[in-house]
Amino acid sequence: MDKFVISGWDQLNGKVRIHGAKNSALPLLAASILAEEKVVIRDVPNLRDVRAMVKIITELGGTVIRSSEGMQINTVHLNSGTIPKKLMQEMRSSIVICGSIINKIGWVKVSPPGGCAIGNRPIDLHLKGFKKLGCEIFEKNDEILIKAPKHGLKGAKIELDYPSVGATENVMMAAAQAKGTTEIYNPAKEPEIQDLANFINALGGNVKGAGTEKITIEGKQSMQGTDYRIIPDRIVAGTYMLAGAITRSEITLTNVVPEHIRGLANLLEQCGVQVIFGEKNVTISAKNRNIVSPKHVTTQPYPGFPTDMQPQLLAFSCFTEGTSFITEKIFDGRFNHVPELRKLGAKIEVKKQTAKVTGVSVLSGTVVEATDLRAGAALVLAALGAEGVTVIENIDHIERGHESFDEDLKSLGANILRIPKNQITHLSNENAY
Ligand SMILES: CC(=O)N[C@H]1[C@@H](OP(=O)(O)OP(=O)(O)OC[C@H]2O[C@@H](n3ccc(=O)[nH]c3=O)[C@H](O)[C@@H]2O)O[C@H](CO)[C@@H](O)[C@@H]1O
Ligand SMILES: C=C(OP(=O)(O)O)C(=O)O
Repeated sequence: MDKFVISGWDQLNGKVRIHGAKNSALPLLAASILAEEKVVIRDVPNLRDVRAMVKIITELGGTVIRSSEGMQINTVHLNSGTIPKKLMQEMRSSIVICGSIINKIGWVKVSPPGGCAIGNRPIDLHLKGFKKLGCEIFEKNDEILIKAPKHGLKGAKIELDYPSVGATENVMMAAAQAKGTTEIYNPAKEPEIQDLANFINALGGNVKGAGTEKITIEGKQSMQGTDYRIIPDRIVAGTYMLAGAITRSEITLTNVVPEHIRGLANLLEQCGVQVIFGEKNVTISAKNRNIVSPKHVTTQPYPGFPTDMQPQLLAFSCFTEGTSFITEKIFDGRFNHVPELRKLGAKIEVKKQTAKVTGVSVLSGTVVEATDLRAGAALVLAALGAEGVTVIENIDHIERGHESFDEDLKSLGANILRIPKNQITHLSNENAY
């Protein structure tokens, strides 16, 4: 895999436009299968996971064309419900194809999905939801066959044991074309769920209550095409906000939805960072400011602090004055960045699901490894604030969720190079190549 070589300690300055959200693009691409006409989705980021989703849709008989006008998806001639194991393993979102395809084909054959290695990630809630809608599930070894009932899915009351994002999406898509009404209690409330509801409604569906305690879906048998722009990526925006805060810089992010990043903004303000919102942009300034630790932060389902920002927040905490306690409540194995941050000189102790971070005056560059997407992003942030040169290996993980990360950071004045795999890297504080 390629590497990033970052020479840290430079202040950042300038503007970056935030691209469309990965976690919206993936379910929306899947949901385009619901339509009986061509669909256009705009601002779909060019990411590894998006390319994997395109491969799946193509494998099933659909066509996807990317142009300056957005992504055109045509699944009118979709003819297969089998997703090969290799494609299932490429990402977590491969599983959300099930909900969109089950009404069209009548069955779907999959295997457990891949995704970031951040702990146990079962799909029991997805399968329970399908069963409630009338599906039969057959599991043998690694193969899962989901079969729709003969006369189609029927709306149902579904109470999720946990507000799982993926399970909520799968049930919403399957219920969108089921007969009658489905009510989802305890659904996920993330902005990406609201985006999916808006998209299904743009196809002619009827989804109400997304973002609240109960989602109600009136099934519609047929759905039309649409032209839809996805929401900006709040996790990418938050990552840049923390990059600015770590490097004690002033940067502006355009194409943001202020509401989606308000929680992080409030936290940064408490730490001493200035945050100024415009209608669709945000400027953060940490220039010449004394930045203190975020103290206690616990990840929670939305509107709580997002687990996908935890590694980056932990990296930021290393550069603050005082001690932070960061508790991970969503995934049971999401501290893979900790040993890598320690290699840079960070002072972090982990007990059960809480990391105690003691701010240090300086981190020093060395060779570290990105183990998953956000852990990798956290290492990039730490490297930007560290003294000397840091080499981050296995950056493919980072490129699952960040389009042109290095180019954007370069445009802000960061000293970052991308080194293709197999090219030998010599590490020295004057020059990295
Ligand atoms: C592509 C995408 O949108 N990924 C996001 C989605 O992942 P994903 O949809 O996989 O996350 P979930 O909300 O489903 O998972 C949250 C928790 O529920 C558990 N669980 C989930 C499903 C299930 O059937 N059984 C079960 O026990 C998981 O193990 C985890 O502990 O939401 C996560 C939580 O915000 C984010 O970190 C991911 O970036
Ligand atoms: C965990 C993540 O993604 P996925 O669910 O696709 O693995 C993430 O985006 O941080």
